[in-house]
Amino acid sequence: MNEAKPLAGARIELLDTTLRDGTQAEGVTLSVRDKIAVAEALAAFGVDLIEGGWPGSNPRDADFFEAMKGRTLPGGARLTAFGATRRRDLAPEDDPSLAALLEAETPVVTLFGKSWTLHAREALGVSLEANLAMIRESVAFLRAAGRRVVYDAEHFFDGYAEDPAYALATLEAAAEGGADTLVLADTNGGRLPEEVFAAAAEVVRRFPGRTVGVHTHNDAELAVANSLAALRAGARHLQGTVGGYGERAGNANLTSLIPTLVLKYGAELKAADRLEGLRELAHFVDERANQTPNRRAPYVGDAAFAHKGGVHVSAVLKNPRTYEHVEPERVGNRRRFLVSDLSGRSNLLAKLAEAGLELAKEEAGPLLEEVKALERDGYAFEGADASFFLLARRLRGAPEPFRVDAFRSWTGGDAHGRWQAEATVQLTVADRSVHTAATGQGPVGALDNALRKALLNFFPELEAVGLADYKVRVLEGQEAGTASVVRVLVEMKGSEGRWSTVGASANVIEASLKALGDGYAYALVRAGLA
Ligand SMILES: CC(=O)SCCNC(=O)CCNC(=O)[C@H](O)C(C)(C)COP(=O)(O)OP(=O)(O)OC[C@H]1O[C@@H](n2cnc3c(N)ncnc32)[C@H](O)[C@@H]1OP(=O)(O)O
Ligand SMILES: CC(=O)C(=O)O
Repeated sequence: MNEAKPLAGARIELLDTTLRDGTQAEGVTLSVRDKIAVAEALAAFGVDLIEGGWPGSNPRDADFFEAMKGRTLPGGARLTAFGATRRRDLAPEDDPSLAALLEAETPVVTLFGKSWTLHAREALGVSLEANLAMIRESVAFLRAAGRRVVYDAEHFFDGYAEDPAYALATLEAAAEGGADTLVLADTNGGRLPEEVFAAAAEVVRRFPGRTVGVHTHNDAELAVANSLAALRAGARHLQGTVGGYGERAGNANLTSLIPTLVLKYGAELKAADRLEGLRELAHFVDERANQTPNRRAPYVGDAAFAHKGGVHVSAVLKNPRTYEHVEPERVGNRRRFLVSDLSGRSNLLAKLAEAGLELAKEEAGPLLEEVKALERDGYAFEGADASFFLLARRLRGAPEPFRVDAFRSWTGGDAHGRWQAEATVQLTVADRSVHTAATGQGPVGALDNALRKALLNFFPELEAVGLADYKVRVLEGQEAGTASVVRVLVEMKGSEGRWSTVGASANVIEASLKALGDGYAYALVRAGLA
């Protein structure tokens, strides 16, 4: 099996730069505590090198390296500090940024230098010769202090396209200084896989005694493809970030590259044994970075193995390989079936089976018709499993846990901006009716309070159940204006977890009542109280 895989048996060193380039992403900041936690998680996952930050850049990164002194990372992972070659007018021993790299006391240093004549001349403002000296001397300085140097050749592919001899000369300077790893960067993220392959192959051929690496950005959505191209050309060191966080459009996404390399290319990565922890790692980093996980992320996103089209679901139920490129469990993910107006009966049966409700395929026709009709009217069941479950139950003739006979909700205000909302609900359970009133911050809050109050008369167990999230979306609002249908999605939480419901109406209060009603009804059904 492995023989057919393009990188079978190739050992690839993984350098994760989430803590450095990842924090160059707009909106991403990590505290020292976050950085420590992420470093530990990356190490436990099997990353070889963890680039912790640029200690010469800011006190937080310096504090991180200080805090990491004396700590041993799990799995033999090593920490690397990142920095630039010496300033053009300073000797290495006088350069504060190089001093900070040594003070970080990491066994490995990642040093970036310029490969592109444009950058040497314009960004640094030095002669091409002077840039070579900056690279050579800075690397040698760090080597003399006993550090392993991973040399990041910034803009290598752009430089190589414009002046290949000079770009190669910069690598030569780094190699002369003592760098054992020469990392070719597509810093602007605009090169093509063919170009990357050709340039990387040439570097591999010219530097047989060094490890060649790759660091790519995603500005043309090619960071993963370009990384793979370099690895196929013989690079054996890979840089990237969890989730692809990084400067501008981001870096090569390791959460995509790692499983692709292991499962499809047959590469040998230390992380290969921990692949089942990939989704958890991705979510952990998102959590620490305060980012909403990307549902559509390959391998690790919630939607990565979510099947919606009826034709797909029908086939997946027969054999998952029909519409899945890998088994979700391999990367710690799971298969999901969605219900919508694109469903066939198979979707419904699979979804109900998940909830422990068995239905024969012949019985599913009326339910499917109802789902499609309601979706035409504004409902969306794919994000509202609990409402779908109740709909199925309803169509099978199961009794409703309660009935709302009447409701009112109104909001008043005065010229001083003082607002008040109040709602009343009349509700029947079995043969008993109650009538309640409640106030709230707004009309929906007041309605929820009145509904809860009424239900608590019958089901004190609902004390533990509450609203977790509430979203409104106006459908086809352009034409109908304020008379548009709105869809309300509600998330509820209780001691047994969370569940979602939906309601739709041209009246936002009615749509809310439907979604809230389903939310409480589901809690009662699930608890066996109805
Ligand atoms: C490709 C990459 O992603 S590299 C990493 C980029 N990351 C960051 O920039 C985040 C951290 N950066 C910082 O905290 C700050 O930019 C610092 C502390 C490094 C420098 O701050 P300042 O001294 O105020 O300089 P400033 O940021 O304005 O400009 C960058 C300087 O670095 C110089 N420089 C850039 N690359 C290199 C290099 N490889 N070697 C030496 N000097 C370099 C530039 O020439 C410029 O110096 P100049 O103003 O004298 O021309
Ligand atoms: C080193 C680096 O971050 C880059 O060239 O993009």
